[in-house]
Amino acid sequence: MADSESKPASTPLAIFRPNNLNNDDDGSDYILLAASGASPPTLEVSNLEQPISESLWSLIIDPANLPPHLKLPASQVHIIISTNSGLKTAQNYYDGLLSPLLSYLRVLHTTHVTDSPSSIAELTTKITSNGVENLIILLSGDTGVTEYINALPITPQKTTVCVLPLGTANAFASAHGLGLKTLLHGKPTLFPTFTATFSPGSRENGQPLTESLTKTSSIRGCVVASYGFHASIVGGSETPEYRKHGINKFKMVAEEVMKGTFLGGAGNGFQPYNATVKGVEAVKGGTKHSYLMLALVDRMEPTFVISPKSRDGQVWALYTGDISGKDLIDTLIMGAYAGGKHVEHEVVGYEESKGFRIEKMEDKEPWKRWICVDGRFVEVPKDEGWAEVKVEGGFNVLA
Ligand SMILES: Nc1ncnc2c1ncn2[C@@H]1O[C@H](COP(=O)(O)OP(=O)(O)OP(=O)(O)O)[C@@H](O)[C@H]1O
Repeated sequence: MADSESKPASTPLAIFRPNNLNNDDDGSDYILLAASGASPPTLEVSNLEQPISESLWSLIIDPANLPPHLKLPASQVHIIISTNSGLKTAQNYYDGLLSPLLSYLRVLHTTHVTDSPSSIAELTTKITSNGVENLIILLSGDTGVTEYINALPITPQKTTVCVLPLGTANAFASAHGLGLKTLLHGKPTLFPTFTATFSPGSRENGQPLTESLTKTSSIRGCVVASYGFHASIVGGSETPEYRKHGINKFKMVAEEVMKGTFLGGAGNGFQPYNATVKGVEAVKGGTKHSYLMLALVDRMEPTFVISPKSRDGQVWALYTGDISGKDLIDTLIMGAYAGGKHVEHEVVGYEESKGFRIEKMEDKEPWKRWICVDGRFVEVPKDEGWAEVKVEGGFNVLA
């Protein structure tokens, strides 16, 4: 096989003209900065000869006049490397690509490496307490992002986060098209958040919620809050027995939930979730549900559109009552892969939303009383437990 066929393609990040800061056409060569296609990726620096292809012009930068967030002093540009995220490649990504890129552009920074599940929260609290403008470059997946926003002060903050997707699913970064290009070409943008509050007795990772990482009974989220099928899949994928399977974990859990064999289930197929849901018109008083989601993003992956109207700060809720497992897959999942067609289907309620409340969860199986908040899941007590999800606040993201 020829070398050009076997070598994975590199991703262009920026172009600039080294000796001509005005970028006027004096015929000199441009430099291309790119991420190699290797795993882990490395920085590639090469000369580009004219004519330069159309698609590269949007990547032009001026190294002598970088955007304001890259001109902050080293004490205000922080990199958090989440060593446990995804397939544990964040440190290699930093060493091979991010660190050489920042050195090349002379962006001074302070680097932090996580050593526990509370590191992201602790570092965020420490960094944002300086009261000045900060840029935090976070190398992690969705759980890392939710740990970050939960550690932010509620009052408007001066900190902007740049999310580099180094987790397994990376729904937040994927939905908003975030990555290393955003670090060089993005602008601070306000993104909405919601607060999910849980009744006493609710548990996260087997611990009372007030003793888990959040230290409160509320969690802030910025991707989705869900109950029913989606919450079971996300929660199940976070359990140690499924987490080790990487991206396949979602499919494996979904198949077991469909068969009714998930976590020791009797194998009686897909059954509805039983609860009282308030604040969603489409529920119409029914107590059997299959799918409920508050969506702050329009897609989970580039081609998986969960809520086409959840864009530009709009928040929408999706709902289905008691439908079969087959209908759920055929309508919601296939519709999401067809660009979000499911929201037009008669079995799907779709409405702009400020949040909802779920109470009287009657199912005896704990996983049918899970509420998913971004990459995390909380188990709510049977019958007297409740969860309330309210759209409020926001945070600054380089996008
Ligand atoms: N050294 C460490 N020891 C223990 N836990 C860690 C360490 N470093 C990071 N963590 C934790 O590991 C978790 C990684 O979650 P993250 O969302 O970043 O990755 P993921 O779960 O693979 O991706 P996704 O949520 O996108 O599927 C976070 O809770 C983070 O705080």
